[in-house]
Amino acid sequence: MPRERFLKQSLGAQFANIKNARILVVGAGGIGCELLKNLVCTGFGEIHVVDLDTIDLSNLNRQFLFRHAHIKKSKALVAREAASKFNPNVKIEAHHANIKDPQFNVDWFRSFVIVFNALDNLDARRHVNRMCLAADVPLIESGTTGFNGQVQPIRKRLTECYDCAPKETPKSFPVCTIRSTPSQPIHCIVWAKSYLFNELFGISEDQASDLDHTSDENNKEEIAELKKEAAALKEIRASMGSTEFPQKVFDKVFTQDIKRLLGMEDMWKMRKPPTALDFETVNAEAANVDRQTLADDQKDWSLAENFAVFADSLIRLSDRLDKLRAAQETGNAPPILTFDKDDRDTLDFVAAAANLRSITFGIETKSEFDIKQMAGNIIPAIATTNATTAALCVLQAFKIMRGDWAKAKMVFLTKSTERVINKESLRPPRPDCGVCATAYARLVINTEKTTLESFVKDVLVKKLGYNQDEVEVSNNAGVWYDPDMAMDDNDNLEKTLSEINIVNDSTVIIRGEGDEGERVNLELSISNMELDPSAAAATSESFTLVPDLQTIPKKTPAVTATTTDSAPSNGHNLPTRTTAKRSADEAELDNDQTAKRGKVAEEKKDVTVVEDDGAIMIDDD
Ligand SMILES: Nc1ncnc2c1ncn2[C@@H]1O[C@H](COP(=O)(O)OP(=O)(O)OP(=O)(O)O)[C@@H](O)[C@H]1O
Ligand SMILES: [Zn+2]
Repeated sequence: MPRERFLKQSLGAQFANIKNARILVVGAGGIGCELLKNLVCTGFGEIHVVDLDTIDLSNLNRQFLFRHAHIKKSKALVAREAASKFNPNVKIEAHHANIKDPQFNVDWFRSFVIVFNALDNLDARRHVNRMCLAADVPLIESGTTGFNGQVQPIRKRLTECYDCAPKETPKSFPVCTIRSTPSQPIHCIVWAKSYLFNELFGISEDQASDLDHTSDENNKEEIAELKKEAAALKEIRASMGSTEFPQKVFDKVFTQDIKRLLGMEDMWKMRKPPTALDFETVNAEAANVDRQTLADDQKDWSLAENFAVFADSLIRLSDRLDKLRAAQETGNAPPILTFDKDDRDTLDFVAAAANLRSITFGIETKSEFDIKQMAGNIIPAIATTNATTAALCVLQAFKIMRGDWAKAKMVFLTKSTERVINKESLRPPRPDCGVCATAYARLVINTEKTTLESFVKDVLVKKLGYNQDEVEVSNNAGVWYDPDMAMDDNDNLEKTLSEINIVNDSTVIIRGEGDEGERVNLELSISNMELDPSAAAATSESFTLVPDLQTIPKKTPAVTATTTDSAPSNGHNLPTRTTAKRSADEAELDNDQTAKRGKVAEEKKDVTVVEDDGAIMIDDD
């Protein structure tokens, strides 16, 4: 069959491994669709794909496995159907589900030879990272942002894990900037989206992740006033559905609140003061607005046009909430609306309210199209970046399939006139990583006389600094000590180490259960220490650690913080390197790569150089 012939010619001895490989792709979005197509065409034998989402119109420009007719259908299922056509020899299993669901447990992860992450949020990426570490399965992590892409092969104990490098936290703004002294369009957009929208239709502002409350202490009086303002708005919310509702909201936020701010003269000594708007005047002007022009989201709306959209969307959203309330079952939490950049009603409201606020503060207004990008934290996803990144994932997978971790690389794609693709050697795990760090030592101890209790108290707590209530001790025979087993009820404590199979040449795993501040994990290789027969029992002095560890490093806070909700929606949350990227030369990129490639091709026994029958030799260095 020609397909297999060319694959064999291109992949050499690897082909058989690839044909038998069972692999997992998490995410069937921008990168996932490209990746799936590449993996299917390469002939990976069994591919599982997991995605929780359904297809949206906005996916179609780049997620090429999907067509208009697929809108609202499961991404995973449609991706399987479309990708199968590229190579019917490949078995594809689709799971329309969240990768965090319990059915996808460690044993299930262990059944794959490689896992590929093609996700768009920190939370899911972190979860898969942990599962792959627990299952000891290689993970190829990838992400794109605009023109930038990144591929990171991860292997337990060998390389940095996804959480070894700190991640950028989503941007947030001080409350006073948003509520009292905006100076940029984004401040007004955040005000409309995270404050006004939520106070009227959603959950109160204190929960908004893009508001930073750290400087509240220094602005106590203003914060107290702002709390009163929010409370007054809540009262207005109660009149939703009445004909006066739009005017009440407008008067409150664009007239009264602005007048109150103007009264704080100190605030405007160094800043341009805002101008309050008048409902009657703007409403009269809005009567002449041509509604057709409002459909154009690239147009800069005038004050009257913004007003028309504001008033209209306010009514549309109020009606929606009313209907939800009417349909609500008794006893359930009251229904709310949430902002969604792809929901026209919520976007109209946020765009118009943000622009009206910009007008009061003399800030430039933005088109609805621009506001959609800013409010949705959208950096345009670029199909070519996704495609290239997905291809780089597969090239890394070839090395991993060969077990050639020395050649596996962290690869960066950037917009550059010099070199678009750069690579870096993989780094070893960070010793204080709260997720993957494991300390190693040899413990020389008398296993016949030392009890588990003495081991926990003298070695783990006293010597190494573990917290007695947070530590777990296990070996290949099971868990012998864990914080949930109260010390008093744990019958194992009086047993000697040898009685619980902690014997010469065995391994004991110590896990700190807590998060930040708790010690990282420890793997102890045991050597039995012969004791003088007259020695009564083991004491804290009767063991040796090689190397002589003083205390075990603590897990760091940097890798346990941040949430996903406010993370940008496309392939963001790329790991941030703590050091600058190395230059191309340092990153082992020769200038005469063509010459080098020729040489590699000649030397490698498992790669076939094909002459004239059309196959392309894959050089994945
Ligand atoms: N926990 C999860 N379990 C399964 N799939 C997930 C999970 N989290 C995210 N995904 C999927 O990962 C994919 C990421 O793809 P992509 O970055 O292209 O995002 P998108 O939602 O398709 O597009 P955009 O966000 O740019 O509109 C999405 O299809 C998303 O449904
Ligand atoms: Zn790590």
